[in-house]
Amino acid sequence: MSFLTLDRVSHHYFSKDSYTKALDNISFSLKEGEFISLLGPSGCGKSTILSIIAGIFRQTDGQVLLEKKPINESELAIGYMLQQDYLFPWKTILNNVLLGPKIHNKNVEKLKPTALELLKEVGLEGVENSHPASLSGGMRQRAALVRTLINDPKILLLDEPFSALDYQTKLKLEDLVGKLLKAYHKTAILVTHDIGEAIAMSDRILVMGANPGTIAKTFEVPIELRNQLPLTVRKHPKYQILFDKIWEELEEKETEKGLRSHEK
Ligand SMILES: Nc1ncnc2c1ncn2[C@@H]1O[C@H](COP(=O)(O)OP(=O)(O)OP(=O)(O)O)[C@@H](O)[C@H]1O
Repeated sequence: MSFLTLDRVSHHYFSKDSYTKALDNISFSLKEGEFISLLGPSGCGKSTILSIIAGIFRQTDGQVLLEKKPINESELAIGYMLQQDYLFPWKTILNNVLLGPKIHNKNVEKLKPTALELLKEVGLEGVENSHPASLSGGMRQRAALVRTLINDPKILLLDEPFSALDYQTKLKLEDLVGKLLKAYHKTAILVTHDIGEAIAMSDRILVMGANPGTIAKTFEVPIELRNQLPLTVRKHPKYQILFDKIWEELEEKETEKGLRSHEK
């Protein structure tokens, strides 16, 4: 059964002196627990899709349904993870994690053991009383992940969360986040420019075209590549085949984007 559905979603940005058609007729759906990635040329509307799902603004046309209800009427249960961790520097890691529940008037004391357990699961045991400045970039992103998971979101939106990290840390985090989301049966959408990352983490990859943003092609990730260590995935023969197909599709979309901008 479909958990999240985007049905013919279009979006226009209007400002005083400009008009941008960012999305045109976007339709896709996710089952509960599914992980998909959005890949596409810069400006094709990947972040716009995430913002609409998060309820930050409403689409111009079409419908977004979460468990069959329009998303703006559903209890907002969306977690967001971004390139920057946005941890508050003056708060300890534990207090950063517990900030969301505190704002939502939840029983923070009761949630403390869960927060500590999650911090332990991501390898941050012992740093709960430290401040973000004393942690590495990878550790901070792990803390940001726990801050998202503590709210028990129905959907996780991951907007290039690993792009600022060094390669080794990035692979380790891909593995950790992938495993954790599977263990908690979370539905997730990842926006990335990294084909390898998309293949290593997803069940399905949606390649977008630009000007305006459309879904150009969907790639299923072969079952042999799922739930594997990111490095193991990258060594599998099926990985290179899929990588090349996606690369080719992206090259085509980049060229089309260039041609369309010249036409304008
Ligand atoms: N607030 C805004 N006002 C006007 N136009 C916007 C606004 N936000 C985005 N756009 C335009 O909408 C289109 C889609 O932008 P969006 O940021 O969603 O793309 P993206 O695929 O996430 O890009 P990138 O990969 O570079 O992050 C672009 O043409 C962008 O310039």
